[in-house]
Amino acid sequence: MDDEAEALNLKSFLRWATELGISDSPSTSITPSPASCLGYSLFVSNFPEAGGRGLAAARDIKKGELILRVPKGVLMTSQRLMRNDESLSIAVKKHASLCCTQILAVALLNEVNKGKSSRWWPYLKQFPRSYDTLADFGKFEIQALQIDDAIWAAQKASQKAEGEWKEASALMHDLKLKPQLLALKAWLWAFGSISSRTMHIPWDEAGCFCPVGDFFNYAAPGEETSNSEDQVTREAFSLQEDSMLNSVTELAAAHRLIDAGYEEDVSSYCFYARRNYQKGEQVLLSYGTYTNLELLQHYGFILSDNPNDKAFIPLEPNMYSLCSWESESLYIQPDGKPSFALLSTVRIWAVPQNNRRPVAHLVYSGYQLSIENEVVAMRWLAKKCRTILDILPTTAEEDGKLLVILDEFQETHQLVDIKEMPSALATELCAFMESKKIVSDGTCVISGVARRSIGRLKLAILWRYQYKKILSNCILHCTEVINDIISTKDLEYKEIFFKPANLHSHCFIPLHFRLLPCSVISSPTH
Ligand SMILES: C[S@@+](CC[C@H](N)C(=O)[O-])C[C@H]1O[C@@H](n2cnc3c(N)ncnc32)[C@H](O)[C@@H]1O
Repeated sequence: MDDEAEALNLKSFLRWATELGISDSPSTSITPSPASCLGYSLFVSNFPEAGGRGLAAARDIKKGELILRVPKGVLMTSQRLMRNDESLSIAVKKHASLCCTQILAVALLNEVNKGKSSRWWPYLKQFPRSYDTLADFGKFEIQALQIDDAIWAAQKASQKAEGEWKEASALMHDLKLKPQLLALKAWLWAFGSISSRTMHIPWDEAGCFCPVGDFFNYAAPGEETSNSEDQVTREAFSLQEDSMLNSVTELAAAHRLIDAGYEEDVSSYCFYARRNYQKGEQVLLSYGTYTNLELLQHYGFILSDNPNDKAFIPLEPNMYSLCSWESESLYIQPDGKPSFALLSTVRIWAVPQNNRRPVAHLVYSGYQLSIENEVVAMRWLAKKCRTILDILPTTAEEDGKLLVILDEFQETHQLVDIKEMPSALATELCAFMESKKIVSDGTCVISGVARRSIGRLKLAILWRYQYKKILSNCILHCTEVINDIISTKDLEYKEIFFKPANLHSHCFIPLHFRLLPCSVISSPTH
């Protein structure tokens, strides 16, 4: 679709949304222009670096302000779609084993099947044509994730989508959907739409599609919490003084942790600013707390600076049963520090097996057991990360290069000379180009499918690059802890660290770490 057609579609969508009562003004007494439900608080804009199409502040907005209201009647839910379509409602009843998400996917495809005669048509035209969630990844993009956990998550996501599609096929045939809407590709589109665009509602686990509200791009929660409690309180009171924002609900909004939700008392989905915004700035929403793999799985993007990211590393099998923590709590943070549970697990692992019980309570309380134990624990962790990094087919630096090469390729359709690339990169790139039939007889042909595959390949590479960065940060962190311990010890103790140890030759761990002898530190029996 060209830009002009897209602009016209958006215009008619905003008019449609206004007629149905969507509004970006905090008060119902402000009547929006019939041409658009936006303009008072928000406007649609493009943010190529942060989500593409999104919503920008039409004026300076204060934290806690109500910025968008979407009435219940405009929320597109399975219930509403069935209420307006008796044949859908009858057909769904015959397939009682389907889950709520499958029903919403079928109801969405059924609405698309109606084309222009659907009352939701202006809205449906605003949905993306395709998605980049893990379920959309092909075999090649899945392998490009490189890390077993991520590969497993992607395989599971696409198997789940395919399984659910098969289960729902009979219902879609009953509804006599057009052949292209019966295909797996259409199902993946519906599945991606639900995964990345629905919002939580209390009465349907599948959630709802919320017109205009689903134009908000994402920012990780936590980024706005730099505001101190005092400041929040001050802002709440200054909002109270504002003539338009003096209801109890709005005052409560200044304190709210969630920036959007369905509100029974006003029968609307309400969106609040979670921080102050200047006119023109992108207004962002927190969809929840997600790691990069989860963002990729559910939304098809990742953040290059995600404060909630986590890197999971495979531990020794019996480490998982050493403490009572769930394995999900054993991870490395983006700054390279182990989570509390992982640190405690590694500390207790570093105690000889028959001495663990008496110190368990100290470990659970977050105490360092001894200097020696801390050194063994940190050393184990650093070595583990190093080993994981060393067996991966590419380094983080090479991944960074590959991303630059792919960016350039997308722009110029020219590939840098493969001979000049590190061999692991050249192998990966050639295999990808061949599998997608991008290069034939020495010329590049980039179809729409190939373009989307390149986008997904870049996401996979970016994900593994971030993962490797976290592991490298962990090696640095562990090294720093050990160095601090050594530098704060007296001379007599330092002598203990004199004998060279047999560490991995590629370790970029500083010299005095390498000198740490296994024999003088309390070591578990491994
Ligand atoms: C609810 S929609 C947001 C609006 C969307 N940009 C649109 O044009 O309809 C969620 C999707 O927006 C994109 N997105 C949202 N936040 C993003 C971000 N911070 N970085 C990159 N993409 C983002 C992702 O494709 C995600 O699946």
